[in-house]
Amino acid sequence: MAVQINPSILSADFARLADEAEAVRGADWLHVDVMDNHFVPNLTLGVPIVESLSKAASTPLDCHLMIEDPDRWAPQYVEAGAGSVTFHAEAAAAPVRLAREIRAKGARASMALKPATPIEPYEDLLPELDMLLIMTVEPGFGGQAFLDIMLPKIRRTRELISKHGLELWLQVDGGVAESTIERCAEAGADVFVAGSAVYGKDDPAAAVRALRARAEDVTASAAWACAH
Ligand SMILES: O=C(CO)[C@@H](O)[C@H](O)COP(=O)(O)O
Ligand SMILES: [Fe+2]
Repeated sequence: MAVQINPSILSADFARLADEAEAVRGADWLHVDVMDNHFVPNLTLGVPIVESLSKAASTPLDCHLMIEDPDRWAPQYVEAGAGSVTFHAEAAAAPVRLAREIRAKGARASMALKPATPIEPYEDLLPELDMLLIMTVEPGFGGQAFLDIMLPKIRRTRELISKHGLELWLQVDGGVAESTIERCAEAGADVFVAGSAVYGKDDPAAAVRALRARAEDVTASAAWACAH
């Protein structure tokens, strides 16, 4: 699987979102953090802004829903134009039904795990998903330090993906930067979200290229990728 770099617009200028989307041309997906001030202690944006951004941006939207009751709200993000919709395992009442609904509406279905949520109880659900997101910070804010205690969970998840022969993408989100992306790639991640490490730089597009180069270097020789 090719490396994918998804800049998080949480670190962008919200007053200039269309321009900020263009500033990372060459990125694979635009990561949109939706926060409801209940599931996480922060409030960002919702369906109307996703709908406008999906029309304005040439890069597809990867919506990360940090909200309560995703069973009710996630389908609306597909209708608003998101190409990938991630709900949290801790918030979903019926994750299999929800993943099937997201797929049936035409988007990629993805599930996220907070740092303290283990992957093992979800092994049987993996075939229902197009992507699994392992949070490498506590969700809620950009610019936090990478939790390297999540590396074993990334490794175990990659082993489960290989064991079941799945085409599942494995995304990491939080504190991903030039100093941490190689460890994530070595452990088995192939989709990398980066907010401050992209939009905090003078040239965001160059930052995307630099992150991609580091991850590709590792993936080219990583044991998990060679066995794939
Ligand atoms: O979901 C989240 C935070 O909850 C992320 O998508 C952040 O936006 C990542 O920001 P950085 O840690 O890369 O600055
Ligand atoms: Fe996110």
